[in-house]
Amino acid sequence: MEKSANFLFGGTNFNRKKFAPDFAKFKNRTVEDDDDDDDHNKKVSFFEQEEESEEEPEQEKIASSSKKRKRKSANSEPVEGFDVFKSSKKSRSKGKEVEQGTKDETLENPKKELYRRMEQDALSRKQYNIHVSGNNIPSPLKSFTELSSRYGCKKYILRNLAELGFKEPTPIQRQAIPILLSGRECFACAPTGSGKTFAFICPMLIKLKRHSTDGIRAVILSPARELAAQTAREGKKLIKGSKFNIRLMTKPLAKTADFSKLQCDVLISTPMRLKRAIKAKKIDLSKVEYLVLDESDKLFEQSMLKQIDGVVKACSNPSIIRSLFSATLPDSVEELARSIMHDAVRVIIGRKNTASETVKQKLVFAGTEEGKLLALRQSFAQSLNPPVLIFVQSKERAKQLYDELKCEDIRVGVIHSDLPPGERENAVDSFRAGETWVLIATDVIARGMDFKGINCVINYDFPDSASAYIHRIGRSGRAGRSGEAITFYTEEDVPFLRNIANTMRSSGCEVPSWIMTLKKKKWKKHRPKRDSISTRPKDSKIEQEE
Ligand SMILES: Nc1ncnc2c1ncn2[C@@H]1O[C@H](COP(=O)(O)OP(=O)(O)OP(=O)(O)O)[C@@H](O)[C@H]1O
Repeated sequence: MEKSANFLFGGTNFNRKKFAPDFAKFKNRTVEDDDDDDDHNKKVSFFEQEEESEEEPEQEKIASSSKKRKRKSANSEPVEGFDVFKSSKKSRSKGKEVEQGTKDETLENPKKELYRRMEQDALSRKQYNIHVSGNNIPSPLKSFTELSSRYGCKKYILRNLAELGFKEPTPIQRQAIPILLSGRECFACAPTGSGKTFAFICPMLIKLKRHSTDGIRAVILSPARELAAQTAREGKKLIKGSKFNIRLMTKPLAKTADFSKLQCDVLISTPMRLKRAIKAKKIDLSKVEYLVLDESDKLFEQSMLKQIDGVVKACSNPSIIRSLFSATLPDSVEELARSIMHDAVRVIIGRKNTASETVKQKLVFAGTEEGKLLALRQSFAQSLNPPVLIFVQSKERAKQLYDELKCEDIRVGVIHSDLPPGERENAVDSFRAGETWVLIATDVIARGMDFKGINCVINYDFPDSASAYIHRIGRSGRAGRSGEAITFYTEEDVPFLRNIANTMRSSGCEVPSWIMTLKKKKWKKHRPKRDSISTRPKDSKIEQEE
């Protein structure tokens, strides 16, 4: 982390001599930034944020910051959140007036105003559990109305937010929106279901201002098509009443569209589809001003890295603002992120890599594969409280469990990567509409999917990593609602129990003490070969299928 800290705070330039008396006052005081567990030693002095800038109205600053940014350090450019410094310069030139005394204390003493502002920001961040690191970080939003007073946000966006029933910004929205609107790059880690989608769509739309025919100006990458479709749908809710065009890169669009003529402001795609279009020279991303990598840690996995690299390179506009969002942010991804980002701000809500605190989590020893099926049937017989989402470790097992449950009196659906796109879509839609009560799934929908009010997530098969666990159970307990997660384990999962137990503990769940005495095991992808779920003899299965 030493290296990352240097990166983030590199270029910080506090003139201790000039502000010696103030420094003495604040010397022992630190902003409560960066206090997630792996960063305990990294405390940022109030002064490390200080920078002077030319006076410029906030609106103009937003518009100009991305143009000015062109690979310049944010230290040398005006950034939202720095008006206190601007007034500092101005009032120094008017020193006499200050000496004579004016009624307004804040105008008299800009430094005081600066400290007051910094203290307010620190308090607000503390209240919302926001941890930030980087230079010149804009103040968190107090309310959505600040979007118009601070950033000139168009009325239709506020109207749409109100129509969605959003009364106030979530913590990630409070901090990420001003950062992105200030033309800064950012990588953010916030719990599942905490509103990250609007945290990146909202500033994107405000920054793009209005529909244009100039080609694609923003790209959002999602690791799975269901998530890409959901993000497009959510984005469309926010552009109601505007002429913006948000498009989902579907297979037919990728095949048939003439992208040079296509009316598209924001394109949402999986990396594979977009990379293919780039390779076929069908699409020009050189004007993209805004690139979001949603579920960034997944996108940076080896299997997608090449495609991501292709897209990032194709988005060649030097003023581009890139942002990374996820509920899990491994150190390795942070490192990688920094290698492609410029003077980025790091935002963590709560503690990094923890499960949602609104999900009640439970571990259940099922003994064997048969035991799991029995436990599942029992729990359904006792109380089936739909919607319920069941995760298994492979598509084969998804099919097997579906075959077992479909004949019972339960409305059950299944989704995995072997299904054709239409069937995958139907499975999601039916579950959303309440037509199916139980959805059996592989990890293909473990991330990002926002099914309203899932009561219970069942990890039928033990997840293969702590982050898979966090994302899976995060399909429940969203937007402040409560939820439940049950994780079955068998003998072969026991070596990895401690890892899940640690995650459970850090999100406030009780864990049997014996689990905490187990040896810590280095977490590798844990997908053991398991006995088949099917209980019926093969012949009877064939008969049924016929
Ligand atoms: N300010 C808000 N007030 C109330 N609800 C909100 C607000 N912002 C977003 N939501 C709702 O919260 C839910 C979760 O949001 P979202 O899907 O963006 O979560 P997320 O943080 O991206 O989760 P994940 O990590 O699982 O992808 C959605 O139903 C969304 O409509």
